[in-house]
Amino acid sequence: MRTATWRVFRSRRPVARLDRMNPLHFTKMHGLGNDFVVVDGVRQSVALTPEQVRRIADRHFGVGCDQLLLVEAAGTPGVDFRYRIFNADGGEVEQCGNGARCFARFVREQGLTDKREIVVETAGGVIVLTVEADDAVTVDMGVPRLEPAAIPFVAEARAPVYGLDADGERFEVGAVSMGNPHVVLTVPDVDSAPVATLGPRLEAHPRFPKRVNVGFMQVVDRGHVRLRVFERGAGETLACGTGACAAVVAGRVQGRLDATVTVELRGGRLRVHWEGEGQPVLMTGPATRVFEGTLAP
Ligand SMILES: N[C@@H](CCC[C@H](N)C(=O)O)C(=O)O
Repeated sequence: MRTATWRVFRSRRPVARLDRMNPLHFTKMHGLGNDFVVVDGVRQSVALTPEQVRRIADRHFGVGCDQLLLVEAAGTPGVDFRYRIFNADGGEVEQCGNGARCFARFVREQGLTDKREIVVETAGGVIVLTVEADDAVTVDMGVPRLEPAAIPFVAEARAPVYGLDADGERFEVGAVSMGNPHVVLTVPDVDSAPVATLGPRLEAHPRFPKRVNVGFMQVVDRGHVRLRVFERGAGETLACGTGACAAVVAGRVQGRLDATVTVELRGGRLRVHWEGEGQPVLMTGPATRVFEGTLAP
């Protein structure tokens, strides 16, 4: 069997060829409508330039996805795989919660492992995925970071709520790192929240030096929120797993939520559990395979 060679783009130097001699096999998946092109970088040598990622993610000229996920062999003892995440804009980022659940399903269905508990390293830290009896996946997303420097967020000291000025308006926000940066606004009605206008303004706010994912949360009751997320590098998605975790953490530190919360996103529901300070966030939800394909332009 021919092994496709896609060069690694850690530096700008090598440029991968996208041609018929080097087909790229992929699986299209989604977690509650947050959709992914998942690529096996264990059995094929894969590297993509940011421009190639943008082309694959393009919904008109490519396959279409919010994120491209690249599965690689682990580099650390005790870790099963490495998992890299690329936003639709081509940028590599630290963490992706819905992607992690799809990743778990992918490695099992592709025969890369038969484990039900899978330890994965990401640029945002090590996470542990558990495939439940009903095939839902629980992700131990690790301990959230609330210190401004860890998010990163420019603020003098940690606080449950920060004032954030944008275009002459002041917003009350929570800020959380789930491995990747999140800002969370509480809104009275998520359906009428200004996601398309305020989302991009806050995504690029100068107080978030690595840009930020922007969550709009409506608290229905102490165990139920509705959430929309304008994702860094992808725009509004139908669901954001790390966004759901960040919203629950922000809501908990503000005293509005209980430890177990149903997060209702446009694409469906996640269950998020967080005991509190120093404890990991657990997120449970589905992972769906849509189709397999080969890219050989
Ligand atoms: N959709 C993801 C998050 C993907 C990365 C994010 N856009 C970022 O730039 O940090 C999720 O389910 O968590």
